[in-house]
Amino acid sequence: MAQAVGVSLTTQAKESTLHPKFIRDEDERPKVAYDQFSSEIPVISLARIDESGDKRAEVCRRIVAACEDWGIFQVVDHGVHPMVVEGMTRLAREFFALPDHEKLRFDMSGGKKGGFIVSSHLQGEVVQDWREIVTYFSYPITARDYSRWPDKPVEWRAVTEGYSQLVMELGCKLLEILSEAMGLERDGLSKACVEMDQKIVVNFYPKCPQPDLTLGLKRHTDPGLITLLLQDQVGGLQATRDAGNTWITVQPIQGAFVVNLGDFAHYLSNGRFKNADHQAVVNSKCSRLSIATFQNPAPDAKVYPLKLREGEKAVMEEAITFSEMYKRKMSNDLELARLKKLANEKKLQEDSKNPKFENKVEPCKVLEEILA
Ligand SMILES: O=C(O)CCC(=O)C(=O)O
Ligand SMILES: [Fe+2]
Repeated sequence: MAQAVGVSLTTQAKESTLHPKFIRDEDERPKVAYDQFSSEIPVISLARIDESGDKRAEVCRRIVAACEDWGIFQVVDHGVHPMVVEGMTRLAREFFALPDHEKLRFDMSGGKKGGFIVSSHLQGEVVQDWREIVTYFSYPITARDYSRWPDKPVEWRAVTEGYSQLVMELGCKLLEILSEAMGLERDGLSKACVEMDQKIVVNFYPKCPQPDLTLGLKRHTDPGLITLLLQDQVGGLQATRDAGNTWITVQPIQGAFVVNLGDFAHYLSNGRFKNADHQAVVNSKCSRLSIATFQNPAPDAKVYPLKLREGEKAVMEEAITFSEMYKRKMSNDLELARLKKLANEKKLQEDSKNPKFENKVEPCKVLEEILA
């Protein structure tokens, strides 16, 4: 199969087999079906959260328990109006349905800040993710580069600006609760961010001819403070608490936000709050859309536990900046992927030198799948 250059994934998805660049090692492939939903992740209503008293205390208690358990919870009655959610979702679907040349006008390969790309904006990936994204920086407002925001559909800018603002308000409300839970002032976490940045990534996962061999988005933790994720009703978001041995698929709930805690929240809480370990799987029946809003600290914000409880030792030796933390995370990920690739290549070479290999009735599975 020829390598498609300058072609969106939506177009490549029409092939009947998967291009080898999307094929994952066996240990990384999906273990649980995209639609085998679990009810493990709590769904929490934020109705009347602003009133003080028992209601707020009960909501806080449930959120904190979820943060300690999975680093994930879902929120409903969150104040982002259903019409705004519907508008954002509709425009995102319309964007991905545009012809390739329209989407590629915003191609962000080569390090551009924002726009459209297949798989990921990170360079040097060994295996590609089965997704297209369109991404833009929405806060601080001075960071907005409208030349990198799609101009089709025509309402894109107005609708996405409104959406970004409402999600920012919801994010700040959740940070107040988490700050209180950590024994800080209500503005403790937002102060630790220096300035609140926001980046939106709209993920589109086309139907996939061989979904069992690939991932929509590989296993990861989000780097920042919290992510507010909107997903459609298809399903595909999965979480693990044991480094990828077992997985659950998060139940989609119309209009709910999935809240994922990121690495920054994990370190600031001295490891008390989990950083959600998650991935997205795809399927052969229908495409899937999710909209991730990352609430991140400023690049020079300090990464270090904000408060140590009696007898606790800090989970990090020294304070670093958020941008340094991010850089180290990315280079670790790339290095791990590179080492894994080298190990696989070495194994293939050794197997082919081994005389027993030639007599085997079953060919080497990895090789067979690479050539499929
Ligand atoms: O599509 C999903 O459900 C997950 C998206 C995600 O984890 C991300 O964009 O970081
Ligand atoms: Fe994520």
